[in-house]
Amino acid sequence: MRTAPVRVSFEHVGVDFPTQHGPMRVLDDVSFDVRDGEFVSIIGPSGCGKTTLMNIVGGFVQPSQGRVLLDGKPVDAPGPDRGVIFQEYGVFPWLTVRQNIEFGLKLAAGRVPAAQREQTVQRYMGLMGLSDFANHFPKHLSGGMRQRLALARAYAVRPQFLLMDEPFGALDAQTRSAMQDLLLDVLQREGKTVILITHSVEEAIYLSSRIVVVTARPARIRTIIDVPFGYPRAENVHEDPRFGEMRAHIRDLVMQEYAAQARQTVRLSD
Ligand SMILES: Nc1ncnc2c1ncn2[C@@H]1O[C@H](COP(=O)(O)OP(=O)(O)OP(=O)(O)O)[C@@H](O)[C@H]1O
Repeated sequence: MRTAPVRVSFEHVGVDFPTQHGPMRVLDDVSFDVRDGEFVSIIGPSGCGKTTLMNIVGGFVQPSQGRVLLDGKPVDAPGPDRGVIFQEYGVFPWLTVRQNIEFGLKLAAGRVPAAQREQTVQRYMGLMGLSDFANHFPKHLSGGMRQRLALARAYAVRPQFLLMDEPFGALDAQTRSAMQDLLLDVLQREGKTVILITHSVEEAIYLSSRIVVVTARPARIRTIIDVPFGYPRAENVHEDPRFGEMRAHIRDLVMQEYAAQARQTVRLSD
């Protein structure tokens, strides 16, 4: 993995957003690489700038300083090579479950022949437990089902990159665990490069090859941790003593950053 080509490169990335009180720095001097086939999780306090980091790779936000390269070229727009799963923007409310999954496939027409589309739609509806809801609109689905639909849409297109922002946040514990295993399964078969934002330390360790811990806002890299478990990864890594040690260490770092962020919020409201 360490010798695989670099696919995503953050080079001294900074972002300032305008506010009533002047520019607010959200990212500061963020530099790291993501290599082909890596699974990198980003973890840090709420509101520190993680989604903004992801939005730059997605092509939705331009950095104020530095740059992000995708396969050596600066990212300037979204593209079908990047499957994006954001909590809020995952599904089109005016399309049914089936149509939502089909939509992405039609956009990626070059890569998914028409004859295969119906089969692909059926397959992902089945995998996500949505087959009985094929003709339902998202507003008639639960939050968890909508999230599974967003996952189905992204996976069906088989993008090279998956950019996932808390993709399992609205799911109950059982479904979350099933969706984590399904993701590992999809990666094992299709080999993708993944960036995942999560608030769950356990999820980050269970899924990732590396974990980037970021600081309170403005997000900087606090540390990058190599996960010592290979793939395919089995449920029983949870019982490995190294898993527990790593969880305690990362929780400690994240709690320190949450405390720093909370102090900032108090100062802002003074
Ligand atoms: N387009 C924007 N314009 C102005 N401010 C923004 C914009 N996008 C995000 N922000 C602000 O930047 C800060 C970081 O937001 P971001 O969504 O990146 O954080 P986050 O770490 O992903 O948070 P969470 O974990 O709660 O999802 C927040 O204070 C947010 O209000």
